Amino acid sequence: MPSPDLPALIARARTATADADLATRAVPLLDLTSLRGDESSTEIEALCDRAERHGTAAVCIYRAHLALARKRLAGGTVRLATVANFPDGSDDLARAAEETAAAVAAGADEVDVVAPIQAIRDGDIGLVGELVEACREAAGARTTLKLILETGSLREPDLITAAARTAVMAGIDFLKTSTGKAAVGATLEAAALLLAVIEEAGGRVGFKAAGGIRTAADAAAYLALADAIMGPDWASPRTFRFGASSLLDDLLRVAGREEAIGTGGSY
Ligand SMILES: O=C[C@H](O)COP(=O)(O)O
Repeated sequence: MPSPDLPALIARARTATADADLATRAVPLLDLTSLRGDESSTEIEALCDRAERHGTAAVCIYRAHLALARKRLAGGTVRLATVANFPDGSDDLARAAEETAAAVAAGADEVDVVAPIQAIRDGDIGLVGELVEACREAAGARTTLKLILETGSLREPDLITAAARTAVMAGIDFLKTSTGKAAVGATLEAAALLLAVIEEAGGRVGFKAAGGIRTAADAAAYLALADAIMGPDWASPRTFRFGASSLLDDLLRVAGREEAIGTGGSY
């Protein structure tokens, strides 16, 4: 198959419009995220309740809150995600693996691990494969593993593509753009590079756009890009996620499902 004309697909994706159907499609793809670091127990419980009420794919929180969230989400369909080697993306494989194992022991269904950023910049792409393998061994086969490539810091397209290909070969489940902690978060350009690698791999790996995605219009552009590169039926909670702390508000507004403020009630 000829390689897709990514600049043309990005330009077209930017013109995608966000309507109620789009917003309704995006909600179940959301990893509802809170990674500030100062969350109270009440906030974590409210986040879990909100995720369940609206049917998001997952909540993504720090490991310290997993036990509480596990209890709150018991019996529901919302998955529990956390982060490891986060946000710095060290090249300490033992640390990444230990944090991954601890996350699974605390109840995580999904672990988003930051890639070794400086090693990639230095051209040591092989370390990406070693990190994925170490974290996979620590996590076991049933845990969903996502690799955060912090594409806004890597910047260089060839490095992003090489690291993504290596991660896919090592058995990663999802490629994720960003931690949300760097100056530059998700971009359509970086998304296109990762989606192109996923397309090369036959679509068996998922994609997560994260970092600075706040509006339904943003979501529309990323979904349009995924539809264009992967085909319109590819994106589902098993293959496509948004990682975002504030996107849900705008999705609910555009979907016409605004929450009643202060009542704790449904939309
Ligand atoms: O993994 C998700 C990101 O940390 C969320 O970033 P955000 O707060 O910019 O939405």
